[in-house]
Amino acid sequence: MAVALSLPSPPASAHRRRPSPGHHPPRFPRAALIEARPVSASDTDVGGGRGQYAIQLAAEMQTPAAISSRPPAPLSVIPKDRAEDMQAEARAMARAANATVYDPQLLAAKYAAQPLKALSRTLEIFTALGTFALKLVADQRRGQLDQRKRQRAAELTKTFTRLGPTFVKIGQGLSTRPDICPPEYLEELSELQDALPTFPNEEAFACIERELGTPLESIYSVISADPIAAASLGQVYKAQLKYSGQVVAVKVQRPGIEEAIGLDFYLLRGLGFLINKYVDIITSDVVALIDEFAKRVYQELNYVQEGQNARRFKKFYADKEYVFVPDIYWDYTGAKVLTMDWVNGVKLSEQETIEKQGLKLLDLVNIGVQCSLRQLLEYGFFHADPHPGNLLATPEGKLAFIDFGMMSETPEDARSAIIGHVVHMVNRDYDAMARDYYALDFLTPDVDVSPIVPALRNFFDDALNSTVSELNFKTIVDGLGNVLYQYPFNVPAYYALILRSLTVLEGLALYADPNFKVLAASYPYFAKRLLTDPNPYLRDALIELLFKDGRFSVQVE
Ligand SMILES: Nc1ncnc2c1ncn2[C@@H]1O[C@H](COP(=O)(O)OP(=O)(O)OP(=O)(O)O)[C@@H](O)[C@H]1O
Repeated sequence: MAVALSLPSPPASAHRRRPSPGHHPPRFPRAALIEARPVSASDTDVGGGRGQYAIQLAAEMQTPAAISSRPPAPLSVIPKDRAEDMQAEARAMARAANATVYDPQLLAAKYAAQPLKALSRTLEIFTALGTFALKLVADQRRGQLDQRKRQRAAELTKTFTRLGPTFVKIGQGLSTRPDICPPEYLEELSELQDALPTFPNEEAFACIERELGTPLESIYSVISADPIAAASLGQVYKAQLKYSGQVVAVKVQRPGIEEAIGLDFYLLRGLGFLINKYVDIITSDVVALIDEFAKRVYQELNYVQEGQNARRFKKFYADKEYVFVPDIYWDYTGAKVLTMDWVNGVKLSEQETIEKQGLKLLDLVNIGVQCSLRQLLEYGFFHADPHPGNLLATPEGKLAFIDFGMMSETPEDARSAIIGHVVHMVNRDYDAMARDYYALDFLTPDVDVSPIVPALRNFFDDALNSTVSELNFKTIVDGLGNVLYQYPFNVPAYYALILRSLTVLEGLALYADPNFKVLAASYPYFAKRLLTDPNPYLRDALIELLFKDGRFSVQVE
């Protein structure tokens, strides 16, 4: 067990100097003695390995002799409040030890034994989605498909809401996929973000008490009588912590949600299996896609994991005064309850309210673009659900992030490869672009990329008539998507999420300024990385950018 001590400790440089007689060395802040134990992901630094061990601070290090010979101490010293926080996090993890994980075999065994339940839900889903599909067929027959798009999109949104959390999650996913849905559907489905039906407060409060093992009034001095927002998996209350007076947001999970989504994923997986077997035009492995999606949704159900994601994310931006990430209160967090700082902010989708406060939406979007690029291409750990409801403008003009349930990681090699790919695109070097697909892990080395080169040339020579920075990101994504679609590409999930996160920001910016260009806003970031990063891949990319066909290719106007 970790023991908190209040030992006076020497300053970081003390081991190099002998203290002069009568002179007491300046002291560290109170330190804690931590037993060696695996450090959680949130304790590690950027790219730091999990499973490292926190090192014990030996009490003997307090002797003057030891002071002169000891190794540098700061790495091993953990301030008392940090130590207490780590213990609180460990307690929260213990509370969440039984959180459900996605296990398709277990679900199959469970629901195969409940055929009536499975049948009744199948009927419910088929009736709802079948009725919707019939309306579309009727619209098409009457030639009213375009005319009725908005109405049908609103109906689909209602249908997903009625069908419950799994379908709300599917609808949310679709709402950020301009490559799959027309704009009317994107707009209507984005309503699924947080105006969802609530569940009774008594159930929510009982859940908090059960999860945290203590009465509500011993945790919060005040808690809102009703939820402030209801989202797909939970609802959020505003409260004040009894011990510190801190205003917090308390997210409470919907009761019985594992049961509801478990049955749906069992049924969807069955459908995926039939599609894989009988529908030849769909070449992707639908079961694998469903499994991937289900795994993510289940991860979102463990709020301790979400808290750890928030902490890791917060660490990246700790020194950035223009970004706010709510802190997590571990003692009031478990698998189904998450207590974090309340964010006093306005959603980025509410441009008018933002501008009334004297803030500029475009400034905030710019912060968002820079943050996204750093998350994606530097830290490799990114917010994979940056819909407008999860990005808030604070009254001080900071960009606040919330909802860390869905995060994704970009492998290190892929980060450099993406930057290289952008350089090759700007240079219109289609051979190099095609070769990048190996480095990006889209193609195995045995696939011949030569037929891809003309396809890339066809699209980009047309699209890049003007300079790349003048193109909409979405145009490029669509163009690349078309090329990818025609060849045996296997696009990793993180890549689709990267595209999605930047298209969402571009979508937001276009509301404020129809001429906003994400790529132009990204140029300074790319330039800085290329000029300063010692990674050999990026060094080569810089040389390729500066010298084309052996000639210096930068034009000074
Ligand atoms: N820290 C916070 N401060 C203020 N409001 C918050 C905070 N966290 C959440 N909210 C409000 O609650 C809503 C739902 O929260 P959140 O998005 O985290 O829930 P979720 O169930 O993960 O939602 P989603 O369906 O988007 O996955 C937010 O859109 C926001 O309005």
